[in-house]
Amino acid sequence: MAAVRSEGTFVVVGGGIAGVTCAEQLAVNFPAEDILLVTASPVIKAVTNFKQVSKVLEEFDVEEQPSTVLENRFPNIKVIESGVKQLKSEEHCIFTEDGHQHVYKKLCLCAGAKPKLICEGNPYVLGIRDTDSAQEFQRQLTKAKRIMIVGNGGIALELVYEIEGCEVIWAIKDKAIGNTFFDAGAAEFLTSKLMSEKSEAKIAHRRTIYTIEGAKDENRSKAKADNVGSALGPDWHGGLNLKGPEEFSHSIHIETRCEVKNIYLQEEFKITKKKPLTFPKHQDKPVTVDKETWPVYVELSNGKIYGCDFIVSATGVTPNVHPFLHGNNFDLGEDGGLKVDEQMRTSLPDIYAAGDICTACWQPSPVWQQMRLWTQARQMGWYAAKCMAAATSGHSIDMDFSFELFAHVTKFFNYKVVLLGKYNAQGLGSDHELMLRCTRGQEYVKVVMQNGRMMGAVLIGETDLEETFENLILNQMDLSSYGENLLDPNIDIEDYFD
Ligand SMILES: Cc1cc2nc3c(=O)[nH]c(=O)nc-3n(C[C@H](O)[C@H](O)[C@H](O)COP(=O)(O)OP(=O)(O)OC[C@H]3O[C@@H](n4cnc5c(N)ncnc54)[C@H](O)[C@@H]3O)c2cc1C
Ligand SMILES: NC(=O)c1ccc[n+]([C@@H]2O[C@H](COP(=O)([O-])OP(=O)(O)OC[C@H]3O[C@@H](n4cnc5c(N)ncnc54)[C@H](O)[C@@H]3O)[C@@H](O)[C@H]2O)c1
Repeated sequence: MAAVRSEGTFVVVGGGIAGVTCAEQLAVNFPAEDILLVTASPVIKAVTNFKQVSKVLEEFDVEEQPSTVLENRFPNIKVIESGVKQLKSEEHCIFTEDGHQHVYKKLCLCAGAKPKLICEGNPYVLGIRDTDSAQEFQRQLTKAKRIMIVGNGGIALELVYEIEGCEVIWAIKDKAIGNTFFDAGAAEFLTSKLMSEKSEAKIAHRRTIYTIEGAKDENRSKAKADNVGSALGPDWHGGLNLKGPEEFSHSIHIETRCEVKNIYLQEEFKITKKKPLTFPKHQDKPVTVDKETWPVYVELSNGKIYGCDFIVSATGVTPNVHPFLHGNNFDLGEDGGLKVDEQMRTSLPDIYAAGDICTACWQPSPVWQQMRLWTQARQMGWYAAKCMAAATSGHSIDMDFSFELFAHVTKFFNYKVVLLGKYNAQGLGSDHELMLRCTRGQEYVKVVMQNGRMMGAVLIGETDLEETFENLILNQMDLSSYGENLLDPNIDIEDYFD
């Protein structure tokens, strides 16, 4: 097909939350200009029911929509459904897989991230990122008697709680579960819930509507196998039936402080003559040699070997920078993301980046850190558009308030979880103290204090403390005189600080 050169003005790459939010904001700022949104996925992500819970905490639903919905809402946005295969930054031009090229005045790269798998290319190792990969996982789960989950972050936490009717061996590097979100105390609080619910029926509790309004399956299948779709988000498993073939609820065994050493296919494993173990059903019952034959075997660094139907690698993400690197000398962060400054600019002229693809390289507020999350993708996409608009008129703008304080609200094991600031004392060294309040099965409250100031908090359950603690972290008030009263459930601390 002959190359068509269109004269784009602002071009945004990526139909996830970062890209869509950026394009929407550009469309508002420049109603008379065309905004081009180029995306490899056949549907785009839309933020709906946005709710500012407090100054910084926000909650919203996420919908997958056909791109026409966006174009109808913003007539100056034109969506091009094609992957970018090359960027020529010196010529201010991108090339798409459909054979076209688009010239940009300013470009914002929002191409997300890809799962970082423990064993790339192994058909028994699945990653979960977009709707297609989640559905593939669900399909395989319906036939699986035992799976192994590797990783200890958000996806693993959600999966171990949701999966039923299938034995799950959960292999983690750390000594406690959920290391990206919790310390050992919070992990213990959650583990007891997980284990106590083993045989109980779970109460369905859904927070997010996850719909594919109007998007047909044939649209979906148009996405090429190697093209990543947008990342899933809050309550992504809500619409999936995560049930194995057996009639039991949870059956989880956790292997701590270990990594995957080897993965063997069935035939390879036979030759090794190594001995796999049965599923450890009870703590006090010794495991024996497993006589069953499994499609794949995993040898852990603690010497144990388990057979299973497949492995889920929930081991984090790698920014999806690859399509943009050839011939362009971007500065990359240690995590492989495009480095962006406080105006969301990459190291190359007129190229901005937002969301999972970027690595924030500005001097952050003492209580903010980047995490590849839905909320940050939205905030960065919005702020990048503001920066692009300001730069167009020769200005720069102040950093948005949302980057003052890290704030994340989510749900794990059916508990509301709020994380604020340096919730795990990240980067605070040993010079800090923790205050705790815990009622088993109900709530877990932890605050991180430094020099009498609150630096972070973990709130699990319906604590109703988020707004007060958010204010205390933001205003850095000296709280030394309140001592332990700060967490005394009999004292209404809001009264203190009103
Ligand atoms: C299973 C799962 C559960 C999650 N749960 C939560 C949660 O509960 N809370 C939370 O805050 N976060 C959650 N996250 C993280 C959150 O989804 C991401 O941080 C966020 O969606 C990133 O948005 P993004 O727009 O940067 O990237 P993405 O959503 O990945 O979007 C990238 C877009 O770029 C497009 N693209 C890629 N390559 C190209 C190319 N070459 N050319 C053109 N387009 C391209 C893709 O098709 C896609 O549209 C979860 C992630 C996963 C995988
Ligand atoms: N509710 C939520 O907020 C939520 C839920 C799901 C996913 N997410 C986000 O989606 C993205 C993907 O989730 P994720 O769970 O894959 O990533 P993650 O970054 O949350 O966790 C990755 C985990 O894998 C572990 N790990 C890394 N390499 C490993 C290896 N070689 N062997 C064993 N363990 C290894 C890490 O220690 C960490 O525990 C993340 O950005 C995450 O924040 C958020």
